[in-house]
Amino acid sequence: MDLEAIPGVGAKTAERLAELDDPERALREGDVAAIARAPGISEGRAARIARGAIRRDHDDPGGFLGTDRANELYREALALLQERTVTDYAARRLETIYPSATASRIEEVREFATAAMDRDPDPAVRDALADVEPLDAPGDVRIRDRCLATGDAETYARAQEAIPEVSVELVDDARTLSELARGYATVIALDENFTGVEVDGDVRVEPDALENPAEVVPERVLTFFARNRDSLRAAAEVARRAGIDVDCDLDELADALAQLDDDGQVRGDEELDRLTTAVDDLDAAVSTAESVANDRLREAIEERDVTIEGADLLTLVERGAGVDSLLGRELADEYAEAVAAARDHLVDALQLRDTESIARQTFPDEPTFPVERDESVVSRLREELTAARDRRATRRKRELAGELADARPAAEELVDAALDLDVELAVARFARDFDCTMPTLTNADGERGFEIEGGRSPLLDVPFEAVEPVDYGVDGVTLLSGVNSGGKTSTLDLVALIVVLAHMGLPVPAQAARVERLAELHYHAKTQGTLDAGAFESTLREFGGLVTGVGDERGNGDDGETPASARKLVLVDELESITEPGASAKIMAGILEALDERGATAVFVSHLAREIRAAADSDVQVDGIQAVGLEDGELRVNRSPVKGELARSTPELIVEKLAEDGDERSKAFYRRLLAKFEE
Ligand SMILES: Nc1ncnc2c1ncn2[C@@H]1O[C@H](COP(=O)(O)OP(=O)(O)OP(=O)(O)O)[C@@H](O)[C@H]1O
Repeated sequence: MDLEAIPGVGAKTAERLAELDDPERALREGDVAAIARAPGISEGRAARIARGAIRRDHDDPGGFLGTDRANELYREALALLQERTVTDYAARRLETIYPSATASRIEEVREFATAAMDRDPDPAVRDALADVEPLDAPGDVRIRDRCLATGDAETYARAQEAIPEVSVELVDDARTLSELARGYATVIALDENFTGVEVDGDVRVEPDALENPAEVVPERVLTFFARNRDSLRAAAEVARRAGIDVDCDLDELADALAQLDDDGQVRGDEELDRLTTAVDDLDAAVSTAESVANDRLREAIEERDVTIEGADLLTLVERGAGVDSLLGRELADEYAEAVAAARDHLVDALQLRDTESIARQTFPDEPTFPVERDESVVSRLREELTAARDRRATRRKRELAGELADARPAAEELVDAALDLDVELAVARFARDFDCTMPTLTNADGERGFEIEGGRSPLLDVPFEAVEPVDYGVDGVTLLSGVNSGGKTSTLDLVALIVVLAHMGLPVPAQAARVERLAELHYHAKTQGTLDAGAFESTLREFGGLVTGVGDERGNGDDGETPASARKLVLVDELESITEPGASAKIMAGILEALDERGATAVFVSHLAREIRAAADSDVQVDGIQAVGLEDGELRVNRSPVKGELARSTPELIVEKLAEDGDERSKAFYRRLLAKFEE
């Protein structure tokens, strides 16, 4: 894969990505977490790279979000989805879902989202997901008690590549091989010609060793499972609770994991435990055994009256014999008993089996007092026990690694399935929480604009239950008028949100929605206050560029249709505030006319609808968010814009109310005012 072919990836980034284990897979699957493991690539950048890779696969020119406000709404939609994930992985993964103009990309996500919406967002599954993390492939395992040996430079390079956990040594002959055997517990010779060479130590000739790395370094697979134990267990629990079908025997995996401790050591093996404890407790057990012997002997001595004939005493003293000889002569049986008790204690305390006969030599047969261990015997015992422990550990490691090596792909799949489920459940929860449906997308020859039924924005400043449904549809160019705080901005937000979600391939918060497949969304938020001359000029230029960019390919296609690439939806909130009202109305009228001629869909929210209509050469459609009345000084509003009706403004409503109340003289005054509004 040519990484530099991905939009936004230059030579330097490509080099960094190439350092990943499997960059192609990470990019193909949009695995943002894996991409972010490349050196110097932040998560935000990883998400942009993943989106770039998807765009390349779908020939997607990008650029759907034409303005800052459009981009903001995408971010808000994404945040609503991300809040519903449990794992970081899923939150990052969702960032690869972006609004696209390309049918194949939208369709791909729609298929995923349609299936996701059928998922049951069960809280028990959510709990289990909390401990699932992407698997970590430990790259830091170093084994120092083993080495590989070869006389061949090519095999040397292959060995370094295949088994980087151990060192590889170049050997010329039996002499260098035997030197190695002195430095390493095990030497694995890779060349056939070493067969039959007699060398002291554990030297094995295994020409196939490089094909079975798990046998040479069982630690590789054991460390992988040990480090990822919590995540694997949690993923197995997710699979069980959610009933997802995985190609992995969950009980077998659980058994195997129960045999590993955090460092990748085998646990739960009685024989290994016995040998490990024996090595660890050896010194303490020898000391206790010594005390056992000495206590007994002291007691025996204390209880005894020793009678010795003068001649014998003289002989002993003349021979320079010590008290030990006396002990041997007088207390031989007691000594034998005491030492036997000490030996039994040692054998029992350490549960010795094969090394019992060595252990029994720890205390000498010749009587002495106090009884003392023979250090050389204790060292031998330690060596034997340590070797037996290591042999057992290696054997068990090999056995367990053998069982687990084949399970690794299935384990990886299991965790991937759990993490992907988290992404699906976030979509399912989003769809449920906001009563979503899958929108219909119309293509070049279908209906234009959008049509929303029962749309409820999750972005309002009121709880979602209190959001009133909005019906609104536009094809062509329209002005949206409405009472103050009637919900004009909120309607634009709702339209933009639904359009963005629809182009992401996701469900939208409405009872039903139809959206034309667009190339770009331009949403201009309300400008705060009048702009100075420079800012005004640049805003005008922006709109100039927008207008001349829309529909400029119209009619170039064989069927005379507007190509999808030229289709734009333009949403503008109160552009009038950029300059004085008279000039604003003229400018907006001109922009609307030009957009209309070019076949764009546009909604302009404005309080100057009447003035704009007057300034326009052609008929401009005006829709209105109407007040249905004034109640206790509060406006009651129909949140769904009424097509073709200019909404009365709040001042007009208040004047109308006053024209109906009070005495005739004041009514007459207010009627006169009202007439001004209706002119
Ligand atoms: N569909 C709705 N359901 C419930 N409340 C809504 C809805 N739409 C708008 N509102 C409420 O009305 C308030 C005002 O809405 P919004 O700012 O969209 O009105 P506006 O017509 O753009 O106001 P202005 O005239 O100041 O520009 C919102 O903050 C929200 O509390």
